Amino acid sequence: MSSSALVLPAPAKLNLFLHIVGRREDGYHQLQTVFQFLDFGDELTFEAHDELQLMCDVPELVNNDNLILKAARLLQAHTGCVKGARINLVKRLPMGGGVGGGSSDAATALRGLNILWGLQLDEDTLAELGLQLGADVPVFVRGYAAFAEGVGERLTPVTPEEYWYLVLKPDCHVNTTEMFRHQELTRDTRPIKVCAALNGLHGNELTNDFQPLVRRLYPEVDKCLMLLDNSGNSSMGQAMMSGSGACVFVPFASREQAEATLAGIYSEVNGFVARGVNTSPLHNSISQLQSCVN
Ligand SMILES: C[C@](O)(CO)[C@H](O)COP(=O)(O)OP(=O)(O)OC[C@H]1O[C@@H](n2ccc(N)nc2=O)[C@H](O)[C@@H]1O
Ligand SMILES: Nc1ncnc2c1ncn2[C@@H]1O[C@H](COP(=O)(O)OP(=O)(O)OP(=O)(O)O)[C@@H](O)[C@H]1O
Repeated sequence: MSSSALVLPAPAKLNLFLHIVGRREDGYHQLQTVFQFLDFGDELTFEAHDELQLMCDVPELVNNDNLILKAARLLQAHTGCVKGARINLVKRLPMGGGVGGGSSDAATALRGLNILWGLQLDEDTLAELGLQLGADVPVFVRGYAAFAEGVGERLTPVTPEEYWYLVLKPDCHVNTTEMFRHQELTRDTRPIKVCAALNGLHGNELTNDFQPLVRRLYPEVDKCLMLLDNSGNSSMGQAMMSGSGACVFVPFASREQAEATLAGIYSEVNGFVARGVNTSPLHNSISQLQSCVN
């Protein structure tokens, strides 16, 4: 890696609740959710290069459908830029985990290449390009915890408590498209206001509308939710699934409490502990870079 390489994080997200409130004519679903970031995720390194090249410690992710390459090509098409880049992805986030790994990688690619290629695109433009890649990409581009509506792109900044989360990774991948298409998915939850969303976080009334379906279809998810419910833990709220699954999470007041709970169930399931943060680690890294340049 050369000294001029740009290294940026691609953090995970959690959906602190997720309601499906309708369905558009094009099949996309209208949601209400609160996104918060985790201080844990993938890492991307960008270096100037003649061609566009992706390297990754998970070889099967190096293909033309990778959202990082799609983000790069979208930027080239939008700006006419003919520069290339060598991009290295260190994959840490579970795939098909509902913690937004691919979407976060795409957002970091948009932000990173905007810097590497000197494109000077503003945040609105990057978020609009991001939405073409996936409904979860805009929140990662903007980088603030948010109450999201629409398909997930209409964002109101919020500042939920920054708890420590124990995140369990059930031994299965859940396909987002299949879950959205499932005929037993409920799509008629009554819309709520942002203040009701914030007041209800970590209580019982705000839930994840995918959860009943996914836990029935995937016994591994059900097992993780039961493990957390029965662990006698000192959590600050109920266990819940993120996104369309499969990961489930539970909030704690301290890292020690979260780690102690993980230690008690570690032989049965994989997981990690990370802090919930209202500003994306990607944004902190970019701000640091900019303060070094100025
Ligand atoms: C479940 C969430 O993770 C919650 O944050 C997101 O809504 C999913 O966002 P994502 O993974 O970026 O999803 P996309 O890649 O845009 O879409 C994958 C597929 O899910 C369905 N989809 C997605 C988002 C949405 N609001 N309604 C949908 O019906 C569409 O069939 C789409 O073809
Ligand atoms: N950079 C990437 N990292 C991971 N998966 C990617 C990437 N680009 C494309 N994919 C594809 O997307 C699929 C889903 O990956 P991802 O990890 O984003 O799921 P997810 O966590 O369920 O996302 P979300 O929470 O946005 O629904 C993978 O199985 C893979 O085929």
